[in-house]
Amino acid sequence: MASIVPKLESLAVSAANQLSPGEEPSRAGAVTPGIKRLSRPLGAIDIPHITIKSICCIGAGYVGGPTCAVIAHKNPHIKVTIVDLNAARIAAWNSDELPIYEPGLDEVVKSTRGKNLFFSTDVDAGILEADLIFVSVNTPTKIKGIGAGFAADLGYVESATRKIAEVAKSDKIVVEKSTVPCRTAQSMRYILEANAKPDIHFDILSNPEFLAEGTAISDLFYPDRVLIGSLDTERGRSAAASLADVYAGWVARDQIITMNLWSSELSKLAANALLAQRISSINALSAICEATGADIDEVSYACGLDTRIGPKFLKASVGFGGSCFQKDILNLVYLSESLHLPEVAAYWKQVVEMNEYQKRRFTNRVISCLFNTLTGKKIAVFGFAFKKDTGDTRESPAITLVNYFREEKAYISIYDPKVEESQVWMDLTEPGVVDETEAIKKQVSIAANPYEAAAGADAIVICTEWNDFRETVLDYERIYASMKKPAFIFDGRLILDAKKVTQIGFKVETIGRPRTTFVQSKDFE
Ligand SMILES: NC(=O)C1=CN([C@@H]2O[C@H](COP(=O)(O)OP(=O)(O)OC[C@H]3O[C@@H](n4cnc5c(N)ncnc54)[C@H](O)[C@@H]3O)[C@@H](O)[C@H]2O)C=CC1
Ligand SMILES: O=C(O)[C@H]1O[C@H](OP(=O)(O)OP(=O)(O)OC[C@H]2O[C@@H](n3ccc(=O)[nH]c3=O)[C@H](O)[C@@H]2O)[C@H](O)[C@@H](O)[C@@H]1O
Repeated sequence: MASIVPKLESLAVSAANQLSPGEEPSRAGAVTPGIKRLSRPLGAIDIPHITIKSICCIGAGYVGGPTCAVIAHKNPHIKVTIVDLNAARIAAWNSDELPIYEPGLDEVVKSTRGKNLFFSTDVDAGILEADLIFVSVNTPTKIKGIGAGFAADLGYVESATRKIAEVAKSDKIVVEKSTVPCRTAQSMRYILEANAKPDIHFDILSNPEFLAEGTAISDLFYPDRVLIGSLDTERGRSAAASLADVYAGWVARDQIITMNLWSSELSKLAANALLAQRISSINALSAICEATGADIDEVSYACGLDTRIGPKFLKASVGFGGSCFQKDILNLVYLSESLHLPEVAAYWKQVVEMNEYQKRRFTNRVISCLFNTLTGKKIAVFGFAFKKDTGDTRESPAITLVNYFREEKAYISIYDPKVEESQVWMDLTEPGVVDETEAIKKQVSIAANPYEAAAGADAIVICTEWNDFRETVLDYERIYASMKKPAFIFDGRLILDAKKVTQIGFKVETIGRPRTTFVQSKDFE
C-alpha cells in the first residue's frame, strides 16, 4: 500500500495551483483556464472566483473521510475539517485504528492529520470557518412513509443543510457530495435562502463521488473524471471554478468537467445504474450458462474484447452488494414513477430483481447439491463483506445467503478477514427484535480463520472474492481433510481453479458453470 502515496506524488500537479513556499493563497481574482463545461462555451467559466482556504466536510463516512483526506493531502495550503455527530467515529478517525478499512487510507490520513486535516464533532465550528462545505451524509432508502422501499431518505441532507443556514456568518459554497435524487440542490437552496442571515449568500454545487470501496484511494488519486454541477449563472460558474481549483491540485484540468446541476445529480444515479445493470446482465447470462454448458467467464471474456462493450464489470457473482447500487437504482425507479414513466421504472427495477434472483438461485443450487436438505449440516461461509478489500457489509449478498441457510436449519460458520464480529451479529439481527443475537448464535458462529470455519463442514460457500480464499493461498488439502465427505465448495465468485480443487477431492460447483455433481432428477430417470 505504501506505494500508492509516492506514485501519487509523482503525478504532475497543475502549475497554476501550486503556491510558492510562503505565498498566501488569494481569496479573489484567480481565473481558472480551460475547464471543460459541457453544453456551455468552453471559456464560459474563466471568470473571477475565490480561492478556497478552508473546507468543512459534514459526514465522516466511507466517502467524506477518504475524499477529504485526499483533498487535504493534495492541497497542503487548504485546512480541511471533517465533522460528524457520531463521536465514536470521530474518535476512531483520530486514533491509530481508523473506522474504515481501505487500502492506502492509513498512509494518507497519517501524513496529513494534525497538519491541515482535522476530525471533529464540533460541526458549528467547522461550518463557521469554512469557505466551502461538502455535505457527505448518508442518503439511505426510506423505510417508512411515502416512497418507502424506493425513495431516498433526505432527512440527513436536510438537517445538515439547516445547520449550515443556522450557523453560517459568511458566504459559503455548499457542495452536494452525497448521492441525491435529481433536483435536491433546489431544495437545499430553498432551505438555505429561507434561513440565511441577512447579506449571507450560498452557492450550491453538485459534486458526486465515484470512488468504489476497496479501491477508494487509488480512485481518488486517479479519477476517470471529476464532475461539478452548478447553476449557469455568474455566481454558479464562479463557485464551480473555485471547487475545480481544489481538484486541480492533482487532477488534470481536462478531467474536471462541469455541467448543469440536474445533469450532474442524474449522472451519478445513472452511472451506478449502468454499472449494476452490467452485473445483472452477466448474472442473467450465468443462469443460461449453468443450464447449457457454456462458461460465464469465457462468455464475459469474448464479449469484453469488443471495444464497444469493454471487459470491466462483467464478472458474474452471487449478486452485487454495497450500500449504493440497490439504493440508487430504487431511487431512479421512484424518480421515474414520480415522473409518470412506469416503463422506465420497470426497466430499472428489473436490475434489482435479477440481483435478488441470483442470490436465491445460488442458494437453491447449494440446497439441491447437498441432497435437498441443509438441516443440521455445517456450511462454512467464506467472506461476509460485500466485496474484497473492505470491511463494509452493507447489502452484502453473504447476509442474504446466511439468512437463507438459517431458514433451512443449517449451522453456519463465517470467516471474513476484515469484518468485525459485532457487525455480523448486527447484520443478522432483524431491526427492532430484542435479544435475537443469542438465538442466532445457536446456529451461527464466527471463525478465527478459514480452517476453523471449514472444520467438520459439509460445504464451503465463497461469498466474497478475497484473494485469501484462492487455492494458491489457502491449503485446501488441509481443509479437505477436515471436512465431511463428500466435501463441497460452492464458488460464488469464480475465484478458484476448479480443476485443481477437484483433484484434491472436492465437489466443486461454480456460479455460471454447469452443475458437476449429483443431479437428482437425471440420476433417477
Ligand atoms: N460508500 C461509498 O462507497 C459511496 C457513497 N456515496 C454516497 O455518499 C453518501 C455518504 O455515504 P457513506 O460515506 O457511505 O455514508 P456513511 O453512513 O458511511 O457516512 C455518513 C456519515 O454522516 C454522518 N451524518 C449524518 N447526518 C449528519 C449531520 N447532520 N451532521 C453531521 N454528520 C452527519 C453520519 O453520522 C455518518 O457518519 C451517500 O449519499 C452515498 O450514496 C457515493 C459514492 C461512494
Ligand atoms: O456510489 C457508490 O457507492 C459507488 O458504488 C460502486 O462502488 P462499490 O459499491 O463500492 O463497489 P463496486 O466495485 O462497484 O462493487 C459493487 C458490487 O458489485 C459486485 N461486482 C462488481 C463488479 C463485477 O464485475 N461483478 C460484481 O459482482 C461487487 O462484488 C460488489 O458486491 C461504484 O463502482 C462506484 O463508482 C460508486 O461511487
